[in-house]
Amino acid sequence: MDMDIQSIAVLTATLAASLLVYQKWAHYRGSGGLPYPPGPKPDPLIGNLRQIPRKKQWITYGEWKKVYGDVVYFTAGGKEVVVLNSAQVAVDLMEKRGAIYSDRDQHNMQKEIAQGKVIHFPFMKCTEEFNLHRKVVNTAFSIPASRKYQPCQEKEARGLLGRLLESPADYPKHIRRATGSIILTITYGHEVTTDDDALVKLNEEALAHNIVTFDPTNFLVNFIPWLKYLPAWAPGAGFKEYARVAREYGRMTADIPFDEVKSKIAAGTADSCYVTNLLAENGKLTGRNDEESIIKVTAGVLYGAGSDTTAMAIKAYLLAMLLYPDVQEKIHQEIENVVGQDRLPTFTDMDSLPYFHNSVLESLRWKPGAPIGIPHALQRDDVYDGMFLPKDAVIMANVWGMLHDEKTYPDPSRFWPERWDGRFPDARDPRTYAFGFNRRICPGRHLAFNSLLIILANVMAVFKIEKQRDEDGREVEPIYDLEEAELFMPFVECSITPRSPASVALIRSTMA
Ligand code: HEM
Repeated sequence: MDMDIQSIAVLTATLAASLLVYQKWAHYRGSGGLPYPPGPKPDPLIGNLRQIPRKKQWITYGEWKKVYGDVVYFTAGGKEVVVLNSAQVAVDLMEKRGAIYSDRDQHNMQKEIAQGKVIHFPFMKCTEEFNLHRKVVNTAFSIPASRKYQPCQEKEARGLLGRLLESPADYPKHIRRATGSIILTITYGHEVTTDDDALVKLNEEALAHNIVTFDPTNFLVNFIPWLKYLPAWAPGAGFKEYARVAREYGRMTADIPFDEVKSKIAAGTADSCYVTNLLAENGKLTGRNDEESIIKVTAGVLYGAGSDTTAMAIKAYLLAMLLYPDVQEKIHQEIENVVGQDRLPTFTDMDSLPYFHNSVLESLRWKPGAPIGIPHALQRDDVYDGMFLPKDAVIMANVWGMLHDEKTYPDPSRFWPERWDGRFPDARDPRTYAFGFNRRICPGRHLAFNSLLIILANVMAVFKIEKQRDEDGREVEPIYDLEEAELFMPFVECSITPRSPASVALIRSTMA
């Protein structure tokens, strides 16, 4: 029997309404009658997709906090998302209940890249395999283990000074080379000696390609799962080729440097590094006979995770120095009083530089590198403050919002190292948020903080960071956006000049 248009419209409307009623019923039943956390009103079928901002989500989540409170719930493309908008909630859930709040959500694109077997632990769920990989990495980057890397960090800090002296305008490139070399030396004993080092190039290319896959909204297959059944040549299946290349980069960045170290071990020329030290354990670390492959794949993620993150934090600090010349002078004076003008700062000076130390802490608070961290996922249903939080929900900690909460950090947009001198006893150390939480907390945080200390102390000792001047000698106001993640920030122009002829001589003496 043919149906007229009116009947079709009535039937479609009835089906859509039934689906909505079913969704609401399933939602209610799943929660055992408890309310979900409040959140923006979803659209039928697509949830809150329209309301999710493409940029600076942390600012929008902060706005939502004013309306909905510290725990906000929304849905996106079939995913349930819970935003934690206060330090208290993050401590209560991410820390105290970290055993169930430390999973990762694996989206379809990641599964496509991994082809069923996720081998890089930052993307793994909290499985036994994940625990083993973390154990291996934690051993190598504990506080005492990280101290062993200090000579390498001091050396790279000195190398950076020389390059800044020669071409200061290229400072982002020089910073990346220093942070990349630190990771490659520590991981593979591979010191970077030229600007076009093949291993750096490979890792940078891999990172540029793979970083796009971290954001689930970049690929339609994350929202329309059946696309994965399309053959690779079909229209709409471009993600398959993208995934294949990502997989190949993953393989090369793990295999090439690892094989290089093994050849050096065989030749008796290998320097001590993450790979050699762990291989020397001979399987005792994990008790598994495939320990070597665990060492290889864990080594393969370190450059991607540790190089740019540290470089971004250094650039954020330099931006603060540009905008707060009085703070910069105070830091320089402190360093000069302790170190003098005849030598450069070393790690042994750090305990005598409290103002400088606090300025590094302040930069992690003022402009955190990962404003919403890396999302976690919830392993089982949970109830918090009378609200139902569903299993598999993506959990996002609004790190930016916590570190810019004016109740804890008065005048939060101001770069103010003095706030760490004890006058605000409730101000929590920004490292407790900026490096993530619990079982997922950044394993490289001690190494990273040490890199920041030694690199920045050296730069502050001998250079002055100032606004650029135009042809008429007028200061050029830097273009920057404090609320934007450093990752998306354009290059901030500034002038980096040695403080005195003595500074030049000191830098040159390290370049010989
Ligand atoms: C200033 C520099 C750095 C910052 C701000 C930073 C921040 C972070 C954050 C926010 C996370 C997510 C934690 C979570 O999910 O709760 C993370 C994870 C991670 N970081 Fe860092 N990181 C830095 C440097 C490093 C370095 C130097 C390394 C390597 C030596 C490293 C290795 C990793 C790894 C492997 C993970 C994944 C952990 C997991 O999923 O279990 N990071 N980092």
